[in-house]
Amino acid sequence: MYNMDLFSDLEDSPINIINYDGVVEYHGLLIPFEEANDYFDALLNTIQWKHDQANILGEVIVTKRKVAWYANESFNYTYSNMTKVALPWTPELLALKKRVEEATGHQFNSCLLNLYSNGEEGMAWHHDGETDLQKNGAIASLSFGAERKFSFKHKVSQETTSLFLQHGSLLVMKGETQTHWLHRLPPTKKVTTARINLTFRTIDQNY
Ligand SMILES: O=C(O)CCC(=O)C(=O)O
Ligand SMILES: [Fe+2]
Repeated sequence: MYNMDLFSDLEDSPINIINYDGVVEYHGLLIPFEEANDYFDALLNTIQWKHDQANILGEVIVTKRKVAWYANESFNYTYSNMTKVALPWTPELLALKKRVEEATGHQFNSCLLNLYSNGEEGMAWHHDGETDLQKNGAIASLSFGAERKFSFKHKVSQETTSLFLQHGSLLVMKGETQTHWLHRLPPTKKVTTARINLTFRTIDQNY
């Protein structure tokens, strides 16, 4: 477990959370506290949040967390065996995309958003490996609201490592990370307030 007090401001050189088979960089705070509060409120009120639907073995289930998907174009995006159509960027999302692109040096054309109303909502072990996602493309994850633990597990060695994602922080997963590692947001009874997560991604437009 990393102690985030050591790097609570934006890092000049981000810390790599995994030591092999991919790169996961924790940049610390990209958005200062007060501004992050404003973004949390704006995102809560302006994003078209909907309960997520997943198709598990032919059965459509509705998840507790809410999601939304925004992009440059009205791409169709398939995950959890369900196809969704992207909405056009909001001003807040475009501004955040720019900040993330400047901080990471990567460009993104879409953003998947998650709203967890409290610690009882989380996300199970998975990798972000949908076929229409650019292979080995960077994924930039911005967090607002409740600080939550985020964990990685290597698919072969089963090694796990975790960190806490702070309000306003940026985490980047890139290289072969999705091929070799799973990640999850474990549920916890300790957190009673909401968290918003944005993952900026690159959809392969030729797909
Ligand atoms: O909420 C998070 O921090 C992670 C979300 C995630 O892994 C995903 O949307 O694929
Ligand atoms: Fe993910």
